Amino acid sequence: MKQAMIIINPSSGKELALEYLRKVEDILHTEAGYDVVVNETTKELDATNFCIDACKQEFDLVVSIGGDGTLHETINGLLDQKHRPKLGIIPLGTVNDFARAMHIPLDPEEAIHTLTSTRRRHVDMARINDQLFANVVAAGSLADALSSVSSEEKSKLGAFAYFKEGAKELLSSSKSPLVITHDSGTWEGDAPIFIAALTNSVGGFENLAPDAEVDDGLLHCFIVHDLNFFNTLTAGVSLLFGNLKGHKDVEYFTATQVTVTSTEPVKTNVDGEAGPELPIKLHILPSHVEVIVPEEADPAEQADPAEE
Ligand SMILES: Nc1ncnc2c1ncn2[C@@H]1O[C@H](COP(=O)(O)OP(=O)(O)OP(=O)(O)O)[C@@H](O)[C@H]1O
Repeated sequence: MKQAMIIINPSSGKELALEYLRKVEDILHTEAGYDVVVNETTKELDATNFCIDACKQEFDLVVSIGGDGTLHETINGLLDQKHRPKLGIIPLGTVNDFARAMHIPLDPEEAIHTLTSTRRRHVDMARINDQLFANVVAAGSLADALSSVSSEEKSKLGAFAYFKEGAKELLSSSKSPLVITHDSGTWEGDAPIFIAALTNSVGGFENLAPDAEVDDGLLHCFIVHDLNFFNTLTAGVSLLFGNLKGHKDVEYFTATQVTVTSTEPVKTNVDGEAGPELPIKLHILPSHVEVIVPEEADPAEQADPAEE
């Protein structure tokens, strides 16, 4: 029988996580024909360690139930593994960037039904130093501010808490000296933020990187180098309308490898959580993980005949 592991953060999803768990277990077992093992997280890195076990025991499927933090920890269990199970996602966080990018319904009940879908996408992941990320890395003082947005604030304000916190930080006008080396050159200068995105959804803004496809084998990179960009508040408009990359104060490039260094201590934010300080080295891992997506998500994708 096929083996599935559910990795669930019981503290996510406004106390309803365990209720959804029963439904996920049921659908995987009765409709998708899996033997199901359930692992509840109690602390940081539990999800990574459970996922490492699933790889080593050659599970067919891992389902992450929780927010972007739980998903980030889960995918980190795939790092350097020979066998990587398929991934199912039930989004219970406040932002759920990766689920948005994969067109997985943000309503948990609907997301649960996608677990019976026969459609898969082989999506890119990327490495940052000794960890993986699925969505975005940001470096600079603004990135540090994003890490300090509390879950409480995110719940209250949704994705806009990210922007509000960012705007507050930008008023203090802090820039960091950055050296950014990529496939086709080097950029050197002072900037409040550098962003490398794998998907089109960053901080709940689905238009930040409108050209980013989850399987295009590219890091979509933005260097915001002029604070006037934010002071005139055009950033919000640009973000919402998806033309950030066309703005005169923003440098945009795509790359497969990027190194970012600084002469000062500079913090990063990785998939919405505090990440390592600079220097960072990023490189893309094309089509690294097979994700279950809704039947209607991308008609170009082929159904997996083994599941039919
Ligand atoms: N049982 C638990 N109780 C509290 N925290 C936990 C538990 N299990 C894991 N965690 C930690 O909680 C972090 C955040 O979890 P997760 O992203 O699932 O929820 P969230 O904070 O509600 O989501 P979002 O950040 O999108 O609002 C995880 O990275 C993990 O380290």
